[in-house]
Amino acid sequence: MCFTMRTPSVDSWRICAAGSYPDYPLLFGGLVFLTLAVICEMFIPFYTGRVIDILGGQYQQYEFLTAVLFMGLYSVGSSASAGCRGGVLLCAISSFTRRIKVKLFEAYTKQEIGFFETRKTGELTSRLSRDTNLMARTVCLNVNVLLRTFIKTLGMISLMMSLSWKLTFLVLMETPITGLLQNVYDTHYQRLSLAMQDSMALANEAAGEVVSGIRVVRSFKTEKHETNRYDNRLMDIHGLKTRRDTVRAIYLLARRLTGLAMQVFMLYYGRLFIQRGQMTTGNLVSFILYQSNLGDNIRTLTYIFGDMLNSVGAAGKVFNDLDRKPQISKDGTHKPDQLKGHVNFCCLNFAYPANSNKSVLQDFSLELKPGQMTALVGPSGEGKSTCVSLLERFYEPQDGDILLDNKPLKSYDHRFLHKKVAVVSQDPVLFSGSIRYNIAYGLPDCSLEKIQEAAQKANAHEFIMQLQKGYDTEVGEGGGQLSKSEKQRIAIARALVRQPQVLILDEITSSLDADSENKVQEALANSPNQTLLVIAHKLKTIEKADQIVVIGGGKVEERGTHQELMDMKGSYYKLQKKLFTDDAVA
Ligand SMILES: Nc1ncnc2c1ncn2[C@@H]1O[C@H](COP(=O)(O)OP(=O)(O)OP(=O)(O)O)[C@@H](O)[C@H]1O
Repeated sequence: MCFTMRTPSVDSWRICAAGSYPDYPLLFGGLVFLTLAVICEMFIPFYTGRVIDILGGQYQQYEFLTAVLFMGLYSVGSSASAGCRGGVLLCAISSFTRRIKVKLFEAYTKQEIGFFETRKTGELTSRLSRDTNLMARTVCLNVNVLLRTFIKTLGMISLMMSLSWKLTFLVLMETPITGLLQNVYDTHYQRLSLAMQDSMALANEAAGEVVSGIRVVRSFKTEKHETNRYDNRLMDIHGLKTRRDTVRAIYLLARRLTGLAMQVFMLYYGRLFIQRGQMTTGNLVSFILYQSNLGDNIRTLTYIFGDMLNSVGAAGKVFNDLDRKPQISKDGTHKPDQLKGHVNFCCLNFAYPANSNKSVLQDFSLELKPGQMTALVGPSGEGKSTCVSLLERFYEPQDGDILLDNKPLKSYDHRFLHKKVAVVSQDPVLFSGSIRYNIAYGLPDCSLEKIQEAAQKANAHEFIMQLQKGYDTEVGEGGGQLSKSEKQRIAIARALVRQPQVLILDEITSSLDADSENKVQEALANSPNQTLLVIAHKLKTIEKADQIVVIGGGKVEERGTHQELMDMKGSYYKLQKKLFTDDAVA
């Protein structure tokens, strides 16, 4: 069962259908109990009126007892079925919600990196936590209540017709007025609900940013400022909520006044029909009971409709994200048995999706040869890390291509590529879990021997063995229980355990001491066929590189060995001199 007011694409339906398939028995059971509860409930007012007629006319004990017995049986039947219906459907909702959350999370993990730069973290987490719950309610709970109320309403109208068709038409005249009120109310309610959802996402984002950056907040003493910022966002939500609640209060008042006027008319005409002998007192009592139930039903339908409008915005957003195709395809299938690791950046032009007006690389070409170490140097912000991101296929260049062993990167199998091209970044991210889990991240079958071998190469084995639980030590959220250098060495081990053919070290030396740096370099020198790309600010560390490439203005400015570049007395020479002066001043 899947229900939404937005027209979802075929993919959304497929996801919904696939998601709800295991719930079919539960949904079918729920539907059976729903029907039973509705039928039983509908007959209770009828027998109440019957009892009143028996008591008001000539008392017949047999008839009285029979009417009371049926009333009791229908009451018990309705309560038992309603309880079972609620329980079974809640199980179905919970299971459906879990599946939608997993599907959405999976869809997010497949998106390209640019997606996460243009979308806010608070927005995505709100979509995963709040919108999926709202959507599941739309899909299951509201549909259940709508169906139940709709069937009940139809049954009641037919029973009311059999009691007095004139009074029934009178009562039904209220419906167009209620419909008009509803229409005006819905338009405002939906607009305000959407605005509230967006404001909540902004508030979540503000809170999330502060929690993750609490050290910066503390060191700049901006706690008050951040609290005010969060308070302002909450005030926006509060303002919108007040407006939404005011609209709702006015609507409820207008609707109740309409209902009251209708009851006065009904009693007036009911008395008239009894006087004319067109209905009995018991019939009028049954009719009034049905009418008030009908009123409850219409109120429920109205509430559910409003609630659904609230959830429809959320469902639409969830469907949009579920349907979104990543802009960087992962359809490549090439998985050669042997990979040399020969990389060619061919005439790349690139601008980040979040800032498409600013060109970062222009007509950029670079060759990385197997068994050689290439160092990328240059002033900050000139595009060194961008080259790494492109080699990792986090982004696609607008023009040009990157070839690996003469084949475009996009033709390679995604998993294969990321096993063969490994990066250690300047700010490595670890996940909560053990050291062992972090080193073997993404390689479930990796043996402890291989993990230890990689840790030794990364100069991490010694410090790991000194920890109480060794490789099973928890690193804490984001690796928070380790020092920067320890995190860095675990990240190096994580890259090395994959035995990559192309290894990229993006400014790793900034958090390593000289000893660790030497040991890591020695270990890397023992992998003679590996293509090594090193980005460094400390030029001392790359003097032995086979090729040093200076990047400036998104282009290759100079290339050559350390000696060749020093002799040229160009940009590299100036960088060296600047560094020397900076060191002397320091
Ligand atoms: N995700 C991004 N979205 C938009 N612009 C970005 C993004 N990442 C980097 N940039 C911009 O692209 C340019 C190149 O950045 P890049 O990180 O590649 O420089 P870099 O040479 O590695 O700098 P550093 O030595 O400081 O690490 C910079 O101007 C930067 O502001």
